Amino acid sequence: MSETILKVANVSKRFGGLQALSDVGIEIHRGEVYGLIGPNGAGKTTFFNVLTGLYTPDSGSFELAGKSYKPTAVHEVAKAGIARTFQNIRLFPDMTALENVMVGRHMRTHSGLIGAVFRTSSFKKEEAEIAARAHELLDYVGIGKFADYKSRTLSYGDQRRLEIARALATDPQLIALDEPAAGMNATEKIQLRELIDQIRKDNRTILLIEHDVKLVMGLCDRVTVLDYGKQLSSGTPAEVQNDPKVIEAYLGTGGA
Ligand SMILES: Nc1ncnc2c1ncn2[C@@H]1O[C@H](COP(=O)(O)OP(=O)(O)OP(=O)(O)O)[C@@H](O)[C@H]1O
Repeated sequence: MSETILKVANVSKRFGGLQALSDVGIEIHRGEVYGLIGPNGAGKTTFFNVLTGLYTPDSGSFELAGKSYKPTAVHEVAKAGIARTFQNIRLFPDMTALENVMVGRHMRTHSGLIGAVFRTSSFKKEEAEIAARAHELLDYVGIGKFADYKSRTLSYGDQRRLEIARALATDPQLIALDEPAAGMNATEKIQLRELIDQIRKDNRTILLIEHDVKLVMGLCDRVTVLDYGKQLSSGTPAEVQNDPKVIEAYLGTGGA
């Protein structure tokens, strides 16, 4: 079996009287596209927020590429190797597409503040490398020609691609996509699917939350279904789709 990238066990999170997550666990292997689905309020976003350091879990163990990590702060999680996108796009709207990707890349660089202030030769060399890599990533996600456009001027679908490029810029072990197809039209969804397929072919690992069941079932290698914070079912799309518990709780009611 291929290498385990993410291993999460026994994650629980309570908000006051509401048990948003109860003992949830998933294991994702390198090169997989793993889907997290479930009806509204099932706990998907809470799970993402716990995984990426936005919420502190009440319990749970977390391992990324064989190393345990504590998701206590967003920057620590990013350093550990998880990059995420958000349901509501979070780009720097007045920065260019290129600059937005360069920001992601800076996390992996070394010259630091002193180098930036004094514009040392190593800083300049590093900047040039960062810009070159950012251009490559913009081409990779299909928006290279918009490198110098302010990100707020890009179409919705292209802004989502830009978020993915920025996530890739951190060289993550795992890319967590929060509803990447939200608000996309049919053509943009097909393009998104092709992009995610390409990322998988390049041996990257993806976890995604998505409301579009058709997209999830067509794209994901394995899926976990949450319902009222509990793990209802996990398996291949075919296994999950045929699970009577899932049909009753989710798919049978007409999906998202
Ligand atoms: N910060 C919070 N404070 C209190 N309750 C919260 C908080 N965040 C989420 N919840 C509650 O936890 C439950 C799970 O919410 P969550 O957003 O994780 O579900 P979801 O599966 O992502 O839903 P959706 O598909 O609608 O985005 C919901 O009942 C929600 O109201």
